[in-house]
Amino acid sequence: MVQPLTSSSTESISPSMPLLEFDKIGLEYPFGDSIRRIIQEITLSIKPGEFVSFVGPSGCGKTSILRMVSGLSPTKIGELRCHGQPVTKPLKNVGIAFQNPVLLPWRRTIDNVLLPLEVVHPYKRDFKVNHAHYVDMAQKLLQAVGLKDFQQQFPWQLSGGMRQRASLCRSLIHQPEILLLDEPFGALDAFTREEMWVMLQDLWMQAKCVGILITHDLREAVFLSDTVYVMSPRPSEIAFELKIDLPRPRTLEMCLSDEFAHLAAELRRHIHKN
Ligand SMILES: Nc1ncnc2c1ncn2[C@@H]1O[C@H](COP(=O)(O)OP(=O)(O)OP(=O)(O)O)[C@@H](O)[C@H]1O
Repeated sequence: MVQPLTSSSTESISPSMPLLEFDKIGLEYPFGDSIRRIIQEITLSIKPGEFVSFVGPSGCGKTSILRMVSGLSPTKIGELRCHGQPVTKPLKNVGIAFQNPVLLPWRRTIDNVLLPLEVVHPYKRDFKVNHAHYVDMAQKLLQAVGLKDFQQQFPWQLSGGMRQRASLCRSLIHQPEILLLDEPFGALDAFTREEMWVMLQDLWMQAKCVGILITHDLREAVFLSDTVYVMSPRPSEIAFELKIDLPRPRTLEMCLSDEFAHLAAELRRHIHKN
């Protein structure tokens, strides 16, 4: 288990109210001289503290959904709401981890983890004054993911799995309400990936934030999620929704159970190729 972290602001929010609402959202992109519909229509809601995954064929708009939630590419068709308010600009309460961890090579691991606090409100205002406290937060996160002894190393002195763990610490250091994960373990070997599932689950359970995972790995989706949404080929819709009621914390032994295999097979049955 990871060490306890400071709890996030979601504790004051009613768990029955959705944190995020996708209200008939659609997506179009220019394609040559025409417009191509990527997402036909998606309506769903995500509760505080829920972990959801989106799976589906390549090009159906999964990464685009994360961009819409982050506010980096605000929704133009339908409405995406966070705390009941339309998302029209980049949200501050979001942490993001990508497949490529992109740590700054000239900063030590701990300074990479601290980076969001130097740029995100309200932390950047008092970053220097509260520096010791923030370093303590970063050290607790790094300890939680087994990188306590590597905080002074540079990213190029870390393995791929270690870099991804540091990247997860960086995405959580400002205690976001929403953690966006775009195939974060896609580049890792199978054994390391499974270890990362357990570590991510622990971090998420401590942080009590919403997790939104994009993955092509159906077992990963089952292991981590409360709800898995299977998207159809574009123009995409939610083709299937699967609730995962396996008890938490989940263990890698559970992946060997018939129930786990059945859930992954159920998802597989609903994935259609382009
Ligand atoms: N900025 C953009 N301008 C035009 N088209 C775009 C843009 N971004 C994405 N697309 C197109 O939108 C579609 C969906 O892209 P997106 O990356 O969201 O899909 P995805 O489901 O995450 O795919 P993959 O599983 O392959 O990563 C793709 O066909 C892509 O070419």
